[in-house]
Amino acid sequence: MSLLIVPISSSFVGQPYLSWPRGSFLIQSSNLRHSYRPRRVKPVPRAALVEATPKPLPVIRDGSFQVLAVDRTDDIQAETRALSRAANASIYSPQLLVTKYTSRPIEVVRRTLQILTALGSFGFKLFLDQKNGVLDQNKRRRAAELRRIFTRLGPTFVKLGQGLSTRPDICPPEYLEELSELQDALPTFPDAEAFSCIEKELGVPLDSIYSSISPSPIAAASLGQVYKARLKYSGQLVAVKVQRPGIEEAIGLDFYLIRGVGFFINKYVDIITSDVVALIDEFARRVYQELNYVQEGQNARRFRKLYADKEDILVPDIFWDYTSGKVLTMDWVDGVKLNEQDAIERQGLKVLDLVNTGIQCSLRQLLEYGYFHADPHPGNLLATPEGKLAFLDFGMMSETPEEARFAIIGHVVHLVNRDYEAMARDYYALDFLSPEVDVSPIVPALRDFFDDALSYTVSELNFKTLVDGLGAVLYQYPFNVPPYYALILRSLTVLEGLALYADPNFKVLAASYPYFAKRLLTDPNPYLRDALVELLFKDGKFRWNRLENLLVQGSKDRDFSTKEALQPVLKLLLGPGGEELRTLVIKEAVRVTEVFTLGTIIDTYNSMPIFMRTFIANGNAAGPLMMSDAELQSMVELRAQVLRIWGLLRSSENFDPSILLPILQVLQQPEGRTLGGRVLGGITQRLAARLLQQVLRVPAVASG
Ligand SMILES: Nc1ncnc2c1ncn2[C@@H]1O[C@H](COP(=O)(O)OP(=O)(O)OP(=O)(O)O)[C@@H](O)[C@H]1O
Repeated sequence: MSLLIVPISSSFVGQPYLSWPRGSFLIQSSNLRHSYRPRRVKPVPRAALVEATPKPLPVIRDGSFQVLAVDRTDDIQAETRALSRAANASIYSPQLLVTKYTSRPIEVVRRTLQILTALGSFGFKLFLDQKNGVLDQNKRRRAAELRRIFTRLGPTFVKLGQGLSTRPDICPPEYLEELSELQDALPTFPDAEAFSCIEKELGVPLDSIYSSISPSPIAAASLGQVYKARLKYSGQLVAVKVQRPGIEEAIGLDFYLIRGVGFFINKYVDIITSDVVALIDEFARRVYQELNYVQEGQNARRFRKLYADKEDILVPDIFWDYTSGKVLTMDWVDGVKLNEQDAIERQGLKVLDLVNTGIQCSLRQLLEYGYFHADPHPGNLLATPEGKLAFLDFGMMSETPEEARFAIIGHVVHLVNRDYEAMARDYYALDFLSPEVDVSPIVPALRDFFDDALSYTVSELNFKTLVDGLGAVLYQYPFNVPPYYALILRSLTVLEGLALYADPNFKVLAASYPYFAKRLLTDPNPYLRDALVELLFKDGKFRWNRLENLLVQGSKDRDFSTKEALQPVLKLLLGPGGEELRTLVIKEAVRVTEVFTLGTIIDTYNSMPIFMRTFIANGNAAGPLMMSDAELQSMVELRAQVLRIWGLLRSSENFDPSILLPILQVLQQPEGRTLGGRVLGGITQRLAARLLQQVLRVPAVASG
């Protein structure tokens, strides 16, 4: 039988990850055994076998797979089988590592020497740079060297580098950039080993699962490498991720050694106050979790469920029957990496649209669902030909604690408000500072940096500048940045970085602000509601420009509805804790009514013939109301602003004026009238109530 080789289909060639030259070939399954000879597969228990019963091919319509009605029960059973295949997946246990490696001194010494030589020579170069005063000058070069050293030292160090690349509080920017390049262009391992791993893990021969598979990996990442294949039973294209052989062994020894260094630091290095061993344990636990591909599959499923209704997001589905602890089979995603601008544009797509989708999706992940993709580097984000943004690699997911989700939104509000005291206090809620740390020295540092940065408007602010600045402040004080926060910053910085390629003027904060505005205007959470009140009222005055801005921005968010706008605050108005707010609202209602009443008088005056005006003004040059130009100007501006806001609210189809009824009720309450204060205020307040009645078209209530 001769080896049957078929040319790769055009969709394969179009795939950007394929480094195969044109004319490369896929191996057809009937001949797989000719190109690669797998070991004989031992008979496996029946339960672990995969039935290769042919199922009908999915219908392809508009270039996308129609989702087949998957039998939920079948799916759960398949997931359970995958879980049982991963039952022996390692978990991180420092005690086990100690037991294992204390009895293997030669291995330990050999690896220690390897690491010490690599890192020692790097440290020595840094020392010389410092001595010769060229530390800053050589930063970029050294950062690139460290990236190469980590790649050479293998998966643990690649993971360590990837982790460090998210920590602006630990690494200078040059290192962050270089280390974030530790992505999917790492050394590969032999294909024969990968194929034999698939057979061993799934318990069936390769050709009973895939009708074809790429002869070499299309990508090699830190923990595994990825092949492109076609499922035999359905013909679907899939990506098959296979774990590096012996990886547990390698990272086990490395973590054993790194932990030893951690103990040393905890004991002898006083300037580092954090518990380094605990940090290492946390990190190692995450890496071990990433080694369990069934866990990754479950993460992907959870993520997919959250975004099931979002048509511009794509998350590959998992094939449980072909998944185990070391093999992950999922939908193949045809797409172009987000940093390959030209290729994206050749497909008629706009990078900025995709980045925007990424930003909106990240904000929802981080601040709404609290479950987020913690590794959104460009290799894990693809633009599909239909213009969707596809997420890959769910090995590292993270959760934002609920309190922190609100505190982050509040923090942005305080930042926009330049309320540095409140910003500093936020660090308690964000778990950056323990409650006993005094925040007062941090306030001037924040002011120094942000007063300068905020001389721009929000829409001009560069996120990276902010993050770097914040990083510099955090660096100087006893901050402990929780991992989720560092990852959030990383997510948004990555997206901003991608957008800047396409448009050097792109601003991630400007793109995010509509989301923040929407949440502020509509979220009933007390923390956010108070943040909104804080934003809208300053020194007892209502800031109409802030409201206008929030409405303009909020209405850009696709989920915004004016029907919900201001509801949390309006509800507070009638509630037991709303007394202070009621006073503010009444005062403001009086002010606005006066502005409208006086505005009408002035309009009438201005429309009169000159001789009548002279008569009414009675020789007063300042006009009938004896107002200065500045007073007049601010009155006219306020009136125009209120009208604009009213127009904004009414322009939305679903706006219902009755949402303002609570204000009317407050104005009519006897308690409210006393709060109104002055006699003139009291009269104007009644006038305000009547005006509002007219606007809302509700029957007049007799007021005393
Ligand atoms: N479903 C898929 N469709 C197409 N290509 C994929 C798919 N899954 C993975 N790839 C390719 O393989 C690369 C590596 O995959 P992945 O990031 O999941 O591996 P990893 O070992 O978890 O990597 P990392 O080092 O980032 O943790 C991706 O960047 C992408 O190029």
